[in-house]
Amino acid sequence: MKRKTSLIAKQLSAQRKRLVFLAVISLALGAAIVSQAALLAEAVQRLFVESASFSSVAMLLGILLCVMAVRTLLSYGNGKVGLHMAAAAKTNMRAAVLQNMTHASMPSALCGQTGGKVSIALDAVDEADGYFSQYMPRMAEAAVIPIMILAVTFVQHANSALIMLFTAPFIPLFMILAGLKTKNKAEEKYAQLADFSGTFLDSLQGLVTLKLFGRARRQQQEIERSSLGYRDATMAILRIAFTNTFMLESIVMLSIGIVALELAIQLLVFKSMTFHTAFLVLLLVPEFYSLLKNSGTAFHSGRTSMGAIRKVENMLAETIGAAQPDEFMASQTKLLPMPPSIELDNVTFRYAPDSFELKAGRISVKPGEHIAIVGASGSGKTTLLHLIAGLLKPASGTIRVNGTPLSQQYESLWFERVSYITQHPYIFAGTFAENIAIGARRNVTRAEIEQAAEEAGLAEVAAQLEQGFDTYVGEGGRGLSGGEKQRLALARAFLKRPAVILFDEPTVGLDLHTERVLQRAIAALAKTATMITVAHRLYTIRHADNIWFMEHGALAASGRHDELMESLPQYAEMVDVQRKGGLA
Ligand SMILES: Nc1ncnc2c1ncn2[C@@H]1O[C@H](COP(=O)(O)OP(=O)(O)OP(=O)(O)O)[C@@H](O)[C@H]1O
Repeated sequence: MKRKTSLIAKQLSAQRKRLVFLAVISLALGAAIVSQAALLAEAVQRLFVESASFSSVAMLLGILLCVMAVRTLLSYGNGKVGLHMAAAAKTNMRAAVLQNMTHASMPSALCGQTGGKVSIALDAVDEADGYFSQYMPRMAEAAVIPIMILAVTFVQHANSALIMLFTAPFIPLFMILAGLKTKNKAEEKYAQLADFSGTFLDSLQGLVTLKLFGRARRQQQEIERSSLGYRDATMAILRIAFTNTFMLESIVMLSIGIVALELAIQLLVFKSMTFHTAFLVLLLVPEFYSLLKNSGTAFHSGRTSMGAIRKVENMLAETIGAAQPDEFMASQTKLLPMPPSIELDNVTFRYAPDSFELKAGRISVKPGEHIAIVGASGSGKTTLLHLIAGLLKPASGTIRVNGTPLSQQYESLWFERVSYITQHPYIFAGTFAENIAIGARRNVTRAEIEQAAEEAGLAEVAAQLEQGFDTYVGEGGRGLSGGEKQRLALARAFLKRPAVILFDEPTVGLDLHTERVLQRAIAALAKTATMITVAHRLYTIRHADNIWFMEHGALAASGRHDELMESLPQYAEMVDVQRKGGLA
């Protein structure tokens, strides 16, 4: 229950001044409504009952016009404060979501569909608008003005006030019943929207593959299915909204009718009240119910917003944060010196229950050592590398760097020291130079970028392009070959000068020249680093200080190339296959 409203409570407490302002405006608005009714009743009494001349009530009508103008201004002011509150709350919430995404620990950041996250960051935050721009101002009015009207009515004619008092609770009661249903439906709507966005983005990203495999039509049906799910959830909310409005109108009309009937009986049959009093009460009663009705509608939109805010809140709660600055500084000394030693102490991991299990046992890497992980496809090489990189969280066991357990609190410090060169490095939409520069955590000069590119063997690629390092690459720009992408990743690493290199060697055959360039660059980079490579090239395997042979998710054996050739027939067989494949 506490978590349910914590995000709203946080936003409201950050806007206390505006809330006070809302209350003050509501009080003034109440006074204006009551004054307007009293002035109108007085003017009508004088003009039509007492047959006074128009000039004698001119002053009264002038004041009435002023009060009406003030009332309009106050209503406008209330709406404006609500809009400001909504804008500030949305900015804060979006900032919190973005900060959470950027500071999330790597394993939690990798969970979930991108489209779903985008829909929460954009649509769900936008939907929160209604809570602050509609619900809060109407609730502030509903909390103050009806009580003022009721008090005035009590003084004027207690019977009418009693009828109002008796019928009024039906409105909030109905609101609560409908609101509870709306909130569940709103949450459902956001789950559907996230599903729809996720499916849509997935399909868009994989459009080429889908077309090549003739699955485009099927995926189209999938998108249609999820869009229909979203439509149904939205329609369910609208259905509740329409029923809600109809029921509220009925209650209000019935209640006003009862009060008017009672007033007519008192005025015409019993002649127990003056026209002025009856008219004043008759003017106040619709104001009373209209306020309650408006708050009913606002309540509905508030509940819809709360469903959306809950989604944002869940997302913020699910994402586990990384290191706090203090812990970060304290840990800094512990992880030094670099290059580090790395130990894996009975690390286990499973992607899902009853799926592939990795059991790494006890392994250690000395500072500056070069390790090659080898094994059959699916034996767990990449999984092990991801665990060491910190992209996956071990189910049990510990990974130690210089003796310090590598936990999420050290994540950013660890990433500062590590370069993970994958087979498919991500190329951002931007220039060559910008893509290289992200390797460094500081501002780098053009000369540094070009030097890194030179060392990675990328300068020759850039030289052939018309705009050189200013050529646009990535999405919407020029494409890059697999070898070029890996050299780009290497150039990033040269800028970073990592103490640990994790390298997923390409499985596809590169031309001899590219292969040499890559080998040379990696060797230069690895001189001052601890390096762990998922190795596919016999050259890399033979030159490794230690080889880890993986089998069915476990480390079957480790040692140097010659040792394993003698002691492990599976290894000798694997090398033989690679030799025959001409990779030596
Ligand atoms: N995200 C995932 N969810 C569930 N299972 C996974 C996931 N990624 C990998 N696996 C499974 O884990 C096992 C080990 O995969 P891993 O990628 O570590 O193997 P590998 O030795 O690197 O294979 P390859 O040489 O073919 O890349 C495989 O059975 C694979 O299907």
